Formats: sequence, structure tokens, C-alpha cells
Amino acid sequence: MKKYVIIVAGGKGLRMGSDLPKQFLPMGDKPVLMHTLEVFRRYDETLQIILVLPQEQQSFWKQLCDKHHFTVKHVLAEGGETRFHSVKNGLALVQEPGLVGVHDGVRPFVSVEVIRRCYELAEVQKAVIPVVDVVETLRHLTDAGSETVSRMDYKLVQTPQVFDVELLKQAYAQEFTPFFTDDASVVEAMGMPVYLAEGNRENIKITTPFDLKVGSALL
Ligand SMILES: Nc1ccn([C@@H]2O[C@H](COP(=O)(O)OP(=O)(O)OP(=O)(O)O)[C@@H](O)[C@H]2O)c(=O)n1
Ligand SMILES: C[C@](O)(CO)[C@H](O)COP(=O)(O)O
Repeated sequence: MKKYVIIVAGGKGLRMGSDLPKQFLPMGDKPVLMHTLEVFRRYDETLQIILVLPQEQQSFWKQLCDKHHFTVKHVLAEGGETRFHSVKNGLALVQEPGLVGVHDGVRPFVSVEVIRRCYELAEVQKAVIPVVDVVETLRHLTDAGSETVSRMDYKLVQTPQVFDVELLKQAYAQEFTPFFTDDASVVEAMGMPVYLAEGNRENIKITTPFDLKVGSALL
């Protein structure tokens, strides 16, 4: 079965607040984004990797690849206005039936085991997302103040989110709404169920300078 991954790195990184876009920040011996592509290549040599980057960052990325002798094969797609639009641009390059994963470029610590689990389950379930338990107590903000809710009723959602190609293309043909914060929410809006798989706790999204420190410690 043909397998793709769309790695989205088309955002602005506002919460990181760095001059260099966060996907290019060094972590250990190379930029964050290179770690992410490498783990997918380790999962499967034949996986087709589509990397979504803003047009204006693409030549810089190519320079970085030369500098680091980075040889993981991939094709580039153009970043969009929101994550939804970036995924949609990547999906336009998916031309054969099979499975397509969508992964945040700034989640370099996803394990090969979790990637494999999501792709294998998606062969049957069609829509699979990795999740982890909430380990702290949760409060819901109300008009009157706030109240404790049961953390057993919630999960934290990660990527890669893996889908049947036809299903994801249909989902992304829908009109954008700000409620679409991940790919599962787009698929669910068509009334399709999403299957939950176990994620890995290290699979953090590098969002703030603090996350970068945690990431460096995890290497
Ligand atoms: N227009 C966008 C917005 C986000 N993303 C990607 O979606 C992933 C998750 O988004 P997030 O961590 O929020 O990244 P940013 O949008 O860049 O961060 P911020 O919200 O702080 O600006 C990132 O890999 C980001 O590059 C994208 O490809 N295109
Ligand atoms: C897709 C995601 O990483 C799942 O947790 C998350 O929804 C991205 O959200 P962001 O606001 O674009 O960081």
C-alpha cells in the first residue's frame, strides 16, 4: 500500500518569538525539522515525504540541507494561511490511493513505534490519531468561576494523524472553520469516527522557548 506523510512547517512560530523560524532552530547538531524528517525515514524507506514550508523559506531550507549534508528525500509544498490550508496544499501532491499521515514539523520526538502503530491501524480504521493521558488535574472555566472536571474524560492529541487518502481528500474539500485545529477535527466534521491510538509522552510540540529546552534535554 502506498504511504505518504505531509510534514507541516508553514506556521509563523509566534509563540516561540525567535527571529529564525522555530522549525530551523538548532537542536543538538541540526535543525528541529531535520530530526523530524529523519524519524519518518527510519520508520519506512519507501514513505513519500511531502514537506510544507512557506515559499519564502524554501531556498533557506535548501541551503540548510546542503550545509548539513541532509539526504532524506522529500518534495516541497507551499505553506498556507493556516495549518488547514498548509495541509491542503500538501494533499494536492498526494496522487495515489493509500494512507497519508499528517505530522507537525515541530514534533521531532515522535517514536518510530507510534508512527508504525498509527499507519498499521489506519489500514483498517481509516482515521487514526495518537493520544496520551492527561497527567494533571483539569479545570473548566465557567461564568461563575471554574470547576474541576474528570481528567479521565479527556486525552491530549498528538500527530501523526493517519488517514485513508480518499477520506482525507474529501474532508479537506470542506469549507475552513477556525474549529479545525487538527486533521481529526476536519474528518469528524464529515461525521466520520476517529480511532485513538497510544502516543508517546516525549512527542511534544515545540511551541515556546521552554519546549526547546525540554527538547534539547530529550536528545
Ligand atoms: N499556516 C500554518 C500554521 C501552522 N503550520 C504548522 O502546524 C504545526 C503546528 O502549529 P504551531 O505549533 O501552532 O506552529 P505555528 O503556527 O508556527 O506557531 P504559533 O501559533 O506560535 O505562531 C507547525 O509545525 C506549524 O509549522 C503550518 O504548516 N501552516
Ligand atoms: C495538530 C496539533 O498538534 C494536535 O495537538 C495541534 O492541534 C496544533 O495546534 P496549533 O495551535 O496549530 O499549535
